[in-house]
Amino acid sequence: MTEALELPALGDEAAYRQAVAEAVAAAAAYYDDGSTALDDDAYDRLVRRIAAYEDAHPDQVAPDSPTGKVAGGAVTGDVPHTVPMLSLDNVFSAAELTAWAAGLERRLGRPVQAWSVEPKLDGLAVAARYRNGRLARLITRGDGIAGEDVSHAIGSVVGLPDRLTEPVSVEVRGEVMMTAAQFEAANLVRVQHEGTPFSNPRSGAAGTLRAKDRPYKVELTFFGYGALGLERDGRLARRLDESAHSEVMAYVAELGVQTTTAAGAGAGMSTAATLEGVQRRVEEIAGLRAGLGLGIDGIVIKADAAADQVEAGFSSRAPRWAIAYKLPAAEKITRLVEVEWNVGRTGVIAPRAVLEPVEIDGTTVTYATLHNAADIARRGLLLGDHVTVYKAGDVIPRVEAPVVHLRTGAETPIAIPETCPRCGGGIDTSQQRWRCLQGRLCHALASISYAVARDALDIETLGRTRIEAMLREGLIADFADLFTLSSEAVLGLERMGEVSTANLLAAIEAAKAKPLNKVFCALGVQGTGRSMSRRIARHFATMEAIRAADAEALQQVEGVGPERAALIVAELRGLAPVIDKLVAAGVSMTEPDAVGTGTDDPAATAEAELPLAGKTVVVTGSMTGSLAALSRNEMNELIERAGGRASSNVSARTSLLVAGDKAGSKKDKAAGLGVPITTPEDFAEVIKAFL
Ligand SMILES: NC(=O)c1ccc[n+]([C@@H]2O[C@H](COP(=O)([O-])OP(=O)(O)OC[C@H]3O[C@@H](n4cnc5c(N)ncnc54)[C@H](O)[C@@H]3O)[C@@H](O)[C@H]2O)c1
Ligand SMILES: [Zn+2]
Repeated sequence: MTEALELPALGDEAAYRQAVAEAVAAAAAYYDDGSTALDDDAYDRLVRRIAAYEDAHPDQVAPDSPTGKVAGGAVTGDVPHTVPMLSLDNVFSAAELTAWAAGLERRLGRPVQAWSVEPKLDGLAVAARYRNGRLARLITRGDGIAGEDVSHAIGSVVGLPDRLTEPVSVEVRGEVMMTAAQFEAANLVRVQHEGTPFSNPRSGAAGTLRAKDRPYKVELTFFGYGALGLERDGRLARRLDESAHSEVMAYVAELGVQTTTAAGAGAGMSTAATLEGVQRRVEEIAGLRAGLGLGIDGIVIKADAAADQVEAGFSSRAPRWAIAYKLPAAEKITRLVEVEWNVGRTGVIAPRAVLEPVEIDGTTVTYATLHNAADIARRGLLLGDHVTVYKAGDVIPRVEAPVVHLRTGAETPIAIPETCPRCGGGIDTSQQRWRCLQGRLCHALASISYAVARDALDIETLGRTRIEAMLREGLIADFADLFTLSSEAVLGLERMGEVSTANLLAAIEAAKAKPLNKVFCALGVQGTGRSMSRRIARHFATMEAIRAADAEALQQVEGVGPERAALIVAELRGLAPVIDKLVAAGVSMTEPDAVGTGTDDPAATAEAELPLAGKTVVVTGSMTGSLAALSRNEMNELIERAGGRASSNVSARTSLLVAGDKAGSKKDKAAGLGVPITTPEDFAEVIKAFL
């Protein structure tokens, strides 16, 4: 396979032996309770590297190598199987499937009579032995020759009835697994009991099947994909051996056992006369994968007729008449870096997992859904956890569970917000989906609150409750509407008297004269905060110039890269109606200290003469003297007006550190780097013209 060639080769025998040890350990954990440190993709890549090394060095093949063995040779059992219980060989593409089918037909010396196509369920193989119609024993696949008795699980497996509809002695083989719903339910009880959720449905099924004496019950599901008579020389055995696979499975269903025909809506077993038909069905099932409510990792294609199967026979590891068409891994392990809380248009507050980027099914996944706070608690997630992430087809990736055995102890609880992360208001937590109490008004409330805040339009008298009241009464829909409020309208609001109305309107009127950088900041353009707004305003001087700028022109502003520039252009286009209203209301749209865009602009020359021109200044500690009253933001503004650049980090590129009272680590760092340090009093002298 070409993919194998792209994998880094194992360098020497020591590396080979170590890879074998790693694979054997992973497989042992995988088949035991599912607690492997590797996801399937990582395991398969490791085994492919081992196989490639063995191809090149046949004399060095280790006896415990996982290649060519059922379950990678990592498991054993003590209950002998009637007939070996094997694995399946794999193909990964339509071309490989065609080649495999051609090989099979060459071996048979004739075309395959018919194909059956069924989902490859992602669980564990078990043999269910019925004696005279009664479920007597449940055995795992083990090493294929002998398995482990897991009869204690009888009674907790949906699809495996205690009694058949006929008193026959038959062994039904199939997959025991957890459906998505069973997995959720299992993790709920697990978190309640001991706090260690299963990391995925497969390991949940493995752990549950082998667990004894649990204080709680967890349900599993069985889907049969084969059957044989237990009295090997009896009539039933002969009949089953001589029937087509599809007929055998129809009989198993009649006996009351669930089969792959019932697995997943629309993805159940079917037959096809031609390989083209098989291929169509493969695509169909692959397309249904994300919505099946249970995990599949491929599609199994079998020669349906008994005669074809008998003549094709078996290799030591797998039947020659069947193949697994593997689908790309839908599940990977990565780290949960952060949980963001987003507020939707209608006020729904939903957490979103931020992941260490991971490639799943050909796309890079960075975010995954988490439905709500209860969902986080139910899954027992911690920040910093390794998590299993599932993504198939076009569905939004989801976090399945933490991988508890990979915890280091450095994981921390996930903070659950107590107020709306957007507008700061209350949250309605009575429903599964949390909502901001402001509902649809949340966004407007948040953006208007932002616009009138001190760093933007600074309309001090306009508090949250007043904005809320105005929104509810429909007086305003955005902050631009403030500038056309009539005093009658404001007087009509609760608790607004003549005086407070007059004060408020006066404050709004005064805000019209704010410099462009404040007005621009009030717009709340994504990707621009206070200081970016100042830089943009100073660069373009007028709102008209900013609106006329394309992404390229915007990149002339320091700190604006191509991505941010494109974002700003798009945001401004969306804000056009608000800006138009501001212009119409007579709000100031110019920047008094602007630099202007042209290089031969007199303003540009003026800038070069500013006292802090070309300097990066960091302020730390509490300001004293004439600067004592200034907030950190006001200090930054001052620095920029004086031609400098304000920064919060000291580095080798810092030109000056203004160190006030109680200056700490920044001062030490500046001293260490040889950055000049000055007092607030001396600095005030330098910039006194701007105070
Ligand atoms: N993550 C790990 O550490 C780790 C370790 C070992 C193995 N694995 C994974 O296990 C897989 C190999 O395991 P395997 O040897 O069990 O082989 P397999 O799962 O690739 O295929 C064989 C199995 O498919 C199952 N199956 C499901 N649906 C079926 C159907 N309709 N008809 C017939 N069989 C069906 C049967 O249980 C059968 O034994 C690999 O994908 C590997 O990634 C992972
Ligand atoms: Zn809100």
